Amino acid sequence: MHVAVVGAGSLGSLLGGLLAREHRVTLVGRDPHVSAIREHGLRVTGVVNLTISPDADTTAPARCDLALVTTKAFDTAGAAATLADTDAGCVVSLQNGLGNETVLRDRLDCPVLAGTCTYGARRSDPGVVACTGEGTVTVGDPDGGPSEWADRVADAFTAADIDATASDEMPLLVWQKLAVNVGINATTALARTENGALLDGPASSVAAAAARETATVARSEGVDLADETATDAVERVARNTRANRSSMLQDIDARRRTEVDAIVGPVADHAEPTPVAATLAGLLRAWEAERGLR
Ligand SMILES: NC(=O)C1=CN([C@@H]2O[C@H](COP(=O)(O)OP(=O)(O)OC[C@H]3O[C@@H](n4cnc5c(N)ncnc54)[C@H](O)[C@@H]3O)[C@@H](O)[C@H]2O)C=CC1
Ligand SMILES: CC(C)(CO)C(=O)C(=O)O
Repeated sequence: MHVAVVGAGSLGSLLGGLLAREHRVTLVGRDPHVSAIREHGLRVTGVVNLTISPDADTTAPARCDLALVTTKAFDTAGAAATLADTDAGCVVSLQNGLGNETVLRDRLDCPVLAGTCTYGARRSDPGVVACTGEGTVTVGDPDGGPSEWADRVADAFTAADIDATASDEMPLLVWQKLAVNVGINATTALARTENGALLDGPASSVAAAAARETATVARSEGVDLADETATDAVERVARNTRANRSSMLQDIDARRRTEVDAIVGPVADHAEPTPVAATLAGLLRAWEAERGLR
């Protein structure tokens, strides 16, 4: 299978490198990362130790069987533009946040799948990516139900020794992942703490309340996410990634724009009363505004 990874930063480079063990992979990203990969190959460090030489370019190939989108949520429209002239069999968003699949569906003619990923990845130097935690990939139709493409994509990941499944419950799983990210990313970003600080510290109640608000909004949107399912997921992920600095905290550390609008926004800006999420979003947006990042 020929896989193009659009948004070859931390997560895209890690998954593309792992997939390159079994498939032809083209990492589509930006220099100097792309040039370094072309010159020296991709170095994967951390939990996985691998040096591999996928194709790498700043533009997408003319055709591919599968295109993975791993840009930040605020770059999804740009990723669709990058794929505009590519004959792709199927496109899968593996991003965090809500609405990425809609942005892609509105701009591309091929089937678009939703995906969640619990791998941890952090790009350090050009041509190098650290795997900070192995996880799982789940893909499926954004509207739910069975999908032959989802089965094919999950099989392709599995063939490359990546734990992957096809699910017919993606609406529920996308909202559950959102609850995890609202609960963990937003609170750890503002508290400047690793994920494990949410397990029994003073911020744990904030994370749980944000997760419950996310579940309330999910139910108002017709997705039956129970409060307890959301809070249990936050606790489980915080425990499993206790030493992680969440991707939003890494953005704060690097003085980069965060994904607050795609992750906390759907809850904070909703008509349902969500005072905790609204407070988290307001503080993160203020941090961005003060630095000219929005
Ligand atoms: N890093 C992680 O451990 C995890 C990240 N995620 C999610 O995955 C997504 C990506 O996150 P990261 O990899 O951390 O971000 P990142 O910022 O490291 O990588 C995104 C890359 O896409 C590139 N890019 C943007 N527009 C492009 C375009 N049109 N064509 C080609 N390249 C383009 C950027 O230059 C950047 O290098 C986010 O939604 C994040 O929340 C989800 C789970 C874990
Ligand atoms: C699962 C979690 C919270 C891991 O830190 C993540 O998705 C992120 O940091 O973006």
